[in-house]
Amino acid sequence: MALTFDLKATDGAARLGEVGTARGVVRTPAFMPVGTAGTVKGMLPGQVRGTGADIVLGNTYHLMLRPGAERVARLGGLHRFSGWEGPILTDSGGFQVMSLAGLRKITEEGVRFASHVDGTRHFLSPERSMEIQALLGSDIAMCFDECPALPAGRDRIAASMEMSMRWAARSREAFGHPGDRALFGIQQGGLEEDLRRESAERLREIGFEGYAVGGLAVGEGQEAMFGVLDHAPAQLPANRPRYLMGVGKPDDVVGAVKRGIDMMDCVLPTRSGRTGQGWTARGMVNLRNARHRDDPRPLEEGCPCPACAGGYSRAFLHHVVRSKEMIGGMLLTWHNLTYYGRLMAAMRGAIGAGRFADWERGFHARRAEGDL
Ligand SMILES: CNc1nc2cc3c(=O)[nH]c(N)nc3c(CCN)c2[nH]1
Ligand SMILES: [Zn+2]
Repeated sequence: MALTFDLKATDGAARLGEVGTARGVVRTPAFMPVGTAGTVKGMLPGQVRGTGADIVLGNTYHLMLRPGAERVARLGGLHRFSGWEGPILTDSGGFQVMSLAGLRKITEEGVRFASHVDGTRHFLSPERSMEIQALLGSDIAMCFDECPALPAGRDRIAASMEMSMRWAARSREAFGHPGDRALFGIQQGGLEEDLRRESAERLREIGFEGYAVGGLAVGEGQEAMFGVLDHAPAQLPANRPRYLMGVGKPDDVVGAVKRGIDMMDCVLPTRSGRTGQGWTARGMVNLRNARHRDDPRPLEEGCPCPACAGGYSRAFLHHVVRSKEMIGGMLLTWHNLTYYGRLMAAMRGAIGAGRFADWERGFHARRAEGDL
C-alpha cells in the first residue's frame, strides 16, 4: 500500500496526524530514535517500542560501509537484520558523507569519499543511494542531497540547493514508485525564504510522498531555525508529512511542532544518555555532577522508565555513570527516549484537544535553566 497521511486535527500551525506505512502506523507529531547502524545504541527493539516510538531511523552511509547493503539484503533486509519490525526511515547518506567521511570529491554525478571506518574509497550518487535504501528495505527513503554547512553565502546556498534539486529528480527517477515504500524530498535553501520557496516548488513538481525541511540544525541557532520554520513548512504540501531533519533539544522539538512539523529525528536523547545526561520535564540533569552522589530521589518523579520507576536513585545513576558501568548509558538512554516519547504523546493530546498554546505555556513554565 502506498504511504498515507491522515491529518486528524490542527491547532494553530500544529498538526495531529497518522502516517500509514507498509509496516505500520506512525502517530504524528512523531520523534524518530536514531538507529544509525541498525541498532538504537544500548536498547533492544522491544525496549525502543516500549518508549512509544513508532518508527526508527537508519543510515545509508554507515550501513553501506559496514556490514554492506548487499549483505543486509542477503540476510533478509534491515527489519529482520536489526529485529525492528515496525516502520524504518533511512537517510540517504549525503549529510553523513559531509560530516564523517574524509577525502571527499563532489561532482554533479555524486560524491567519492574515504570511509571513516577503514579509509577505503566509496561512491554515492542519487542512483546508488536509492539502490542501497532499496537493498535495506526501508519503508521511507530520503532523496540524495547536499546539506551545506552554515554560515554560507547566498550564492553557495543557491548553487547547492539547485544541485540538490537535480539530485532529487534523479532520486525520484531511480526510486520509481514501488507500492510498499515511499520517497521523501528534502527542501534546501539555507535561511533564505525565496530559495526555500523555489526548492519547495521544484520538489512539488517532481512529486514525493512526504517532504523534509533539510539544511537546518547545522549551527544556525534556534532563533534562526525558528525563523525558517515560520515560513518553510507552509511552503510544502499540506496533505503530506513534513519532516524536520536532525532536530533536536526538547524546546526545539516543541517549537518545530508549533510551526507545523510532523516528524523529527535527533541523536540527542541517545547520544547524551551515553554521556550521563538525563532530560526531564524540568530540564537537563547531568548525572556526572558530584552533587547527585547522595541524592536518593529518582531522576524524574512520575517517569515510568526503569531508571525512574525501577527503584534507582540519582545517587546510583551518578555512581554507574562515573564508573562507566554499561548500565549507566543504558538506563539514561532508556529514560531519555521515554521522556521524548511522553513529550510527543503529550503534544499529540494537546493538539487533539485544541489546547496546544496552553500546554506549551506549561511546558516552558516547568523548565528551569541549566543542570538540575
Ligand atoms: C543534526 N542536524 C542535522 N541537520 C541535518 C540536515 C540534513 C539534510 O539537510 N539532509 C539530510 N539528508 N540529512 C540531514 C541530517 C541528518 C538527519 N538524521 C541533519 N542533521
Ligand atoms: Zn525515567
